[in-house]
Amino acid sequence: MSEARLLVLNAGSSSIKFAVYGMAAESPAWHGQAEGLGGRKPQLLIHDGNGGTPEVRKLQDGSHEQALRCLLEWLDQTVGHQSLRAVGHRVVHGGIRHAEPVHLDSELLDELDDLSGLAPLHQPHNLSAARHLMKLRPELPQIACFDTAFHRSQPWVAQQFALPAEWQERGVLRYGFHGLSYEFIAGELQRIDPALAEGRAVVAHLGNGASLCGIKGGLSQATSMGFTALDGLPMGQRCGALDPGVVLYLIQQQGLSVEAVQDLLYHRSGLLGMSGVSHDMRELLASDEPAAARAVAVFCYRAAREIASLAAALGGLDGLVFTAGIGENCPPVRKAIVDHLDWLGFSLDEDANASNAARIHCADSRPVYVLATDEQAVIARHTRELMATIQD
Ligand SMILES: Nc1ncnc2c1ncn2[C@@H]1O[C@H](COP(=O)(O)OP(=O)(O)O)[C@@H](O)[C@H]1O
Ligand SMILES: CC(=O)OP(=O)(O)O
Ligand SMILES: [Mg+2]
Repeated sequence: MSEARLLVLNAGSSSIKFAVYGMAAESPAWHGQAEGLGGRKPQLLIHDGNGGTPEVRKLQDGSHEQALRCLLEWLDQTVGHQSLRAVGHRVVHGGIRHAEPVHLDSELLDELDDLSGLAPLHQPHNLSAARHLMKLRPELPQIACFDTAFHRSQPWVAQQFALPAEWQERGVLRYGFHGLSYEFIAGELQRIDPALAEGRAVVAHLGNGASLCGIKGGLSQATSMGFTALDGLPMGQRCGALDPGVVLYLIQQQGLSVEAVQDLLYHRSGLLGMSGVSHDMRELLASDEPAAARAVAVFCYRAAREIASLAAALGGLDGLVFTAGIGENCPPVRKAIVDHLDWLGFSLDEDANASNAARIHCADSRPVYVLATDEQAVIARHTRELMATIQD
């Protein structure tokens, strides 16, 4: 009989990441991602646990649906869905009710689907994989781990909008996202810099979706995203923080439909909208177009402003961490952000930064780290923990 396995699925806005673990293993036997979704070269990359060259499968249309189909096909050929004992999912929005991982059933899937409008780039993809597997294997335990959960312990003042109280009671709050990534980084900080883990850190999760989190003593204190993953920093295609008056103007005076505004803010803004070149930071950095350089400059300027705002929420700032696709791989972006923050006591060692080293600060600077995030590892841990309670 084939070895029992745990599958983790993490659908982001431009990727579907996955990992397949032995039931008790710390490192995955296979992992990889369907990447470049919505871009020009979508592909599925599959690594086995031996660290060799990944298997590459071309994806035709770059949709999340096709990427998921291709991934599940690979899974069935290689691992066999019968060997799965549990599946852990990243579910981006848990709403007001969910601050902990939960066992998914069809009723809960319907409840979470009601939040799809608040995370249209993520929630439908997160849930469709779970629905598909539920049809195929109704008895297979599936666990939802929420991106919002890590932030639910924030002080009330960080969660509240300045709206009438009735809206807060109806769940219109600043939830924040990328919580599984922040939880992983908080754990990594314990290992590499226990003093900073106890102190006041800002973590910059800069991927296709991008946000910042102020963490004190391992707990989220404030974050740049809000009710939805549109708020905060400019992103690949999303606008980030925007005067709500712009939305009213577009609808009332420019006659845009609600759907057209949604499309503008979620798909045609951010780095793509500002540059007219691409949503992908790699392509912007390689481009000669002045608008590409301006888009990168706005991204870095806004990140630095928001880091300083989080320093105020934390009552000071002891260190910075960069993570996710751009944060881990993009020296010029880290440099531009940290250059804006020299007045807070931060400066970078250029060689360490250029080589994406783990510690990139100068000797006389407060610490600045580059740490690879691993949302899959956090989901796998929560899934095992919840499985243990279900089986008890
Ligand atoms: N080597 C690299 N250099 C610069 N940017 C990179 C590199 N690798 C990834 N990125 C950026 O990271 C983004 C994807 O980040 P990721 O965290 O994987 O995305 P998602 O938000 O879909 O989870 C890409 O859009 C790209 O701009
Ligand atoms: C919440 C969010 O924006 O996630 P991602 O960065 O994976 O798109
Ligand atoms: Mg992501």
